[in-house]
Amino acid sequence: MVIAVDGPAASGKGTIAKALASHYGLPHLDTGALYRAVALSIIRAGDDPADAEGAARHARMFGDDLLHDPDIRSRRTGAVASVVSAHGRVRDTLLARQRAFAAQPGGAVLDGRDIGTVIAPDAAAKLFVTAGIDERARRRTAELAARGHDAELEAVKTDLIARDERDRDRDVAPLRPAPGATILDTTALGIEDAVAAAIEAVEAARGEAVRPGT
Ligand SMILES: Nc1ncnc2c1ncn2[C@@H]1O[C@H](COP(=O)(O)OP(=O)(O)O)[C@@H](O)[C@H]1O
Ligand SMILES: Nc1ccn([C@@H]2O[C@H](COP(=O)(O)OP(=O)(O)O)[C@@H](O)[C@H]2O)c(=O)n1
Repeated sequence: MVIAVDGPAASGKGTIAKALASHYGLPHLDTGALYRAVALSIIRAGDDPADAEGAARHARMFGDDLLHDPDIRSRRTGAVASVVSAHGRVRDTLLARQRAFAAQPGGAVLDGRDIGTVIAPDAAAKLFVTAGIDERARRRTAELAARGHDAELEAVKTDLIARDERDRDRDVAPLRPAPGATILDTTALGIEDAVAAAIEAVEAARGEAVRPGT
């Protein structure tokens, strides 16, 4: 079974995707980490994120060690990731790796922005996780502070709004719910309740898949 989990920044999609992977015994891919790794590679090289061909070169050559580098979680890396992710050539370069992950025997859980729309449009279950901007800013600020990154609530909120706008307004693979996705608003839900609601949505989608047209 393939489960697609999409949504805006800091909505809780990664937390939900990891919990679903553990619940169903499936491998999980955080696709945002790929875009963040490309961004960090560009930042460290001192290159220009607006240069599409240069960014695509970083997408082809970055080392997998960057996926585990704590600096991919910084505010700056997140902001640059949303600039490089708007380049079609960067997205094309990262496509095969994500499709292959989704196609492995037994299935997988992937989270990102375009999993249900582009990477795995035939996924058995699609979730679009959202939360109000103030709650998302609160969660990300706490997370950044816990990781030792610079985190001031209003600045984090401004970052998230700018990133969401770029992700929604880009021409290639813009952020939007896939057709048939279940919208899961976690604003008023703690992690446990959000995960329970996600499992319920996956079970409902599976039920529909075995009873087509009913
Ligand atoms: N429902 C929730 N209630 C409270 N905190 C949450 C909830 N879901 C996630 N979090 C916390 O918010 C932060 C961002 O969550 P994460 O899953 O990484 O979001 P995303 O993958 O959408 O960026 C993490 O610190 C996580 O523990
Ligand atoms: N499938 C994906 C995943 C991430 N991204 C981009 O990568 C950036 C960082 O993604 P992320 O999932 O790590 O961000 P958070 O939601 O964790 O803050 C996003 O703002 C998007 O611009 C994307 O375009 N497509």
